[in-house]
Amino acid sequence: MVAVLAQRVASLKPRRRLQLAGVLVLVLALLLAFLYIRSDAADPEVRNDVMLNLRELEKLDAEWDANILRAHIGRAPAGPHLNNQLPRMRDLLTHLGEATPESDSPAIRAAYTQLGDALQRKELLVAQFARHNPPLREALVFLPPAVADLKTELGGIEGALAPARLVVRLDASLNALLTEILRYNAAPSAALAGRIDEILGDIAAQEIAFSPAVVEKMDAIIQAARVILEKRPLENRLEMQIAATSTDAALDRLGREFNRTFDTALAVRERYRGYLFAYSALLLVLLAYSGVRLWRSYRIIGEVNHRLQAANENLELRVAERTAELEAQSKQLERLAQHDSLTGLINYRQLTRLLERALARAGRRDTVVVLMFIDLDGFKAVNDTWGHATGDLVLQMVARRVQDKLRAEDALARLGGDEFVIMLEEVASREGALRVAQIALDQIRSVTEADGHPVSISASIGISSARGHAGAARGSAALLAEADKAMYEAKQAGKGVFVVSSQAQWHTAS
Ligand SMILES: Nc1nc2c(ncn2[C@@H]2O[C@H](COP(=O)(O)OP(=O)(O)OP(=O)(O)O)[C@@H](O)[C@H]2O)c(=O)[nH]1
Repeated sequence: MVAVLAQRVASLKPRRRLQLAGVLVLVLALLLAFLYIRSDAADPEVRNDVMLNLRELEKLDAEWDANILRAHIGRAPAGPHLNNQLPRMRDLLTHLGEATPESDSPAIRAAYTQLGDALQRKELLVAQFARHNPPLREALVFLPPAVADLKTELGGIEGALAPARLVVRLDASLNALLTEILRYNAAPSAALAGRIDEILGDIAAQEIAFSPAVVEKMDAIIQAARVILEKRPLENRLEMQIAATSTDAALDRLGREFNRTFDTALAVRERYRGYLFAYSALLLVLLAYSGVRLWRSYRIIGEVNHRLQAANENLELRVAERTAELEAQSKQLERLAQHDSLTGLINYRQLTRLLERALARAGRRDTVVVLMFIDLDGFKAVNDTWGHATGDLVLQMVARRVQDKLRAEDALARLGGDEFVIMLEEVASREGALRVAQIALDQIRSVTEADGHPVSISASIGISSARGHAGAARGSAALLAEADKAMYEAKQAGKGVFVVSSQAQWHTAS
């Protein structure tokens, strides 16, 4: 699978491969960013902050309860200040709701709502409590001394003025009232309320027997008792309702939900941290692998480059060698094309070329070009007698000996077989030319032995010449033909001599 994938990637065009690599890097980077964000999802600092806020909320709630309790037992005045903690608690709740992304959890939202509702209910109940508690406290504080005061009065002049029977009865009623009110205050009940109501009715019925000052005090006591009768159960009910709001339970639930959500978030965070670690390790391995591949590629490229350079140098060397070889071969071919292989003399083609140039020069300078057509005499006999090799040797010896006697600017060519041509340039006189012909004849005759065999050869020479522009105009072929013809005449004349063509041109002085 991986191999197939690698093969398909390798078959892509370089531009496509580059695009693919770009997309891959982008995907890897996005995945890294995703894992990083997920692994940083839950912040322990936020959790601490939330827990501190929750603790403060609990503390404030407890203080709230303590204030209510103090008001209940009369150790603190009841009033609107009983709800003093509430604004701060609401602030804390709002802060908790905004502080963390975890606050979006449905369970936490439900716990918030529950706590908010509980606080609202408790606030209303405490407000009612604050309204009812002061008159009850006043009545409770007022009643015992008021009863004691009345009893003192009854024991004095006021008691003396009323019939003793009625005084004793009122005193007993007051005692009973105090006792029952104390019991009622501790634990209000319908039975006790009925009993107190009876006592109050009894006291009210006795008012007729006492002075207005005593009656006024009796009314005040009755009124205070009735306030206690009315407010005491109300306050108890309110306290029970306040207790039932159970803000602490809502706080507990909120704390629990926060903890659970945080724990889940932390678990997710830890899991993603693990993924992130594994992914980072994988990326490192990938990076190292890519680095090694890159290094290998560079090394291979370097090696290939080195080899290519060496091959190139080698090729250049071989090309240079081959060029030199070809040049040498070309020169050799050129030489072969221009020279006779047996004697090393120039051949017919080269002679014609040189003759053309010499004629052109003679035309320009008005000089004389002389051509001597040489054909050996008796050469066939050498071949026939001593063989072809000896014949070759004789031809070589003839070539060398005649060449030795010529000037550097003169030319000696072998046309083939036993035919040679001498070309002389800028010949000053006819005599001079004939001297050269004679020397050539002598040189040829001087070849008397070859390869240990006696030979006897001579030569017949036909001479032609061309002078100046007019001579040059006749052309090389004509000059050669004239010399050939003269040579033929020399043969006819008995061989071993030279004959000058009748068309030969010389300087006038000659
Ligand atoms: N050894 C050798 N013989 C050659 C070569 N080329 C031609 N020949 C021979 O040279 C001879 C030339 O013939 P001829 O010119 O008739 O012989 P010759 O004896 O000189 O007779 P005349 O020219 O009539 O005096 C022939 O036998 C050719 O075969 C060559 O390259 N080497």
